[in-house]
Amino acid sequence: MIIQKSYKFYAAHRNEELQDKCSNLHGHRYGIVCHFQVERDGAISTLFGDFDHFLEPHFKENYDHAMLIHQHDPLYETLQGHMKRTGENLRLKVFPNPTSVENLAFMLFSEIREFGLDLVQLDVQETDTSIIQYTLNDWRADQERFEAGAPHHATVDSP
Ligand SMILES: Nc1nc2c(c(=O)[nH]1)N=C([C@H](O)[C@H](O)COP(=O)(O)OP(=O)(O)OP(=O)(O)O)CN2
Repeated sequence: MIIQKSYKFYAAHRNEELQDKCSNLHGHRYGIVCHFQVERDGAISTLFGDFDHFLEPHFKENYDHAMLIHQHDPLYETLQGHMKRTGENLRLKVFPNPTSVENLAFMLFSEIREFGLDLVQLDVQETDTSIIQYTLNDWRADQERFEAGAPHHATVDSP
């Protein structure tokens, strides 16, 4: 049986590797749908609140009203300098790779499974018309890619 749980957060980012509008700072209302494999024991499988217990604070503290930033984006160094000069503590979610929705899905999938939740699919909606469906197989393939040292850089297949 699958339980679907939906969450959202608002975050800023840019994709500095794309030579288009996406290299400008901008934000999204990210819609997250988690698909959990559950087993029922009698009338109930896993309580809906058991997922929220882990995930609501996780999204609120790490992603909501944060800036998703690639550690090799020159802007990251600028923001670090700003915080050092002003003492301001900006909420930055640092990525080892560009903050594409694909890489966000990998990051979230890894973090959610770290809580011991049996996540089998993650849908990430970045805009009104674009959603990616990221499966357990996608995650395992990405783990091998990244462990094999595949470039984390965006590969934009020409249309
Ligand atoms: N495969 C991907 N394509 C794009 C990504 C991504 O992460 N993966 N990201 C972007 C940008 O973040 C951009 O902000 C969204 O681009 P846009 O082309 O505007 O997206 P939509 O067409 O879905 O937006 P609508 O407002 O619904 O028209 C670009 N591409």
